[in-house]
Amino acid sequence: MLDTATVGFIGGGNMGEALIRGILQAGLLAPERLVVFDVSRERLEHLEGAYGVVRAETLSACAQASQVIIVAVKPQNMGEVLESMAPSTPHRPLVISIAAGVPIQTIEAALPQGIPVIRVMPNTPALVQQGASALARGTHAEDTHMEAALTLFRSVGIAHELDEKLLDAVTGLSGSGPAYVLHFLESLTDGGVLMGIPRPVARDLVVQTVMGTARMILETGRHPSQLKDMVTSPGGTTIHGLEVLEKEGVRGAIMGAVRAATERSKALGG
Ligand SMILES: NC(=O)C1=CN([C@@H]2O[C@H](COP(=O)(O)OP(=O)(O)OC[C@H]3O[C@@H](n4cnc5c(N)ncnc54)[C@H](O)[C@@H]3O)[C@@H](O)[C@H]2O)C=CC1
Ligand SMILES: O=C(O)[C@@H]1CCC=N1
Repeated sequence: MLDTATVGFIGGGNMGEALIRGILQAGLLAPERLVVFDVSRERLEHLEGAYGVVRAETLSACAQASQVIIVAVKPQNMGEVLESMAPSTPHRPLVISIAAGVPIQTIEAALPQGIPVIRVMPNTPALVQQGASALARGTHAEDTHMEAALTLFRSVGIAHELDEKLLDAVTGLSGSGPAYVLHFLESLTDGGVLMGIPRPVARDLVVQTVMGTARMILETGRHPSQLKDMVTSPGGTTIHGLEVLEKEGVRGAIMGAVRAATERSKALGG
């Protein structure tokens, strides 16, 4: 269904822009096939200028022009957006929501009966085609709808179909995950600076270490603990560093972060 579809974005903030940029860079759709509406004129001007996408003057115009509508507003704005969108959907577009925590049932209830809905949890590395998304289908979403949605999100990274009951956990894991990785990356860089390495060099070393380690997992298929053992000489430097991480409870803290974010996602759904 993507071959001929116009894809509309309602909300062109951080995540909307990451998806637009990723889809264009991947060459999946030409900019004329992407229509965007945002209440912020500044955002609309930026997206039109930076990417050449089509700007819609109203939410209804965006919805009416699109066979696939990606709703990318904050969970708190979902109610008003769905209410304004509902009368503009007689053509039964596929509605894709990326709002954290908002259940498919809530979206379906706000739209006319029979509209296909897919709930997705993507993440910001979609901006550079390295996103990670999980998708769950609503009552009226058929295979063709899921295939179109998977194609869209796979153009900006990896995507898995999952049962909706796991989407809050995905939000806490990979949805929020880039922030945890960046927190770690920043702390590691500060560690280098603390030990006297110039910040730009420390940053470069850290970014490559994180990227190289992730690729090593993917390309060797080995378990992280096996790869960790390869770095860790008996009585060497690494084991002394690891002892501090274990004493400080970093592993438990990270697991706790995923739990807290998952619970917050559930709470956002009401
Ligand atoms: N930022 C992230 O890492 C991720 C965000 N999400 C979800 O994506 C959604 C958007 O998040 P962000 O892009 O980070 O937020 P954002 O605040 O950067 O973007 C939201 C955009 O929606 C616009 N907006 C607000 N009300 C509107 C309306 N009535 N009609 C049209 N546009 C409207 C705002 O002007 C803003 O540009 C949220 O629901 C969030 O849960 C999902 C995965 C990752
Ligand atoms: O923090 C948030 O609510 C959004 C959802 C996942 C990532 N950012």
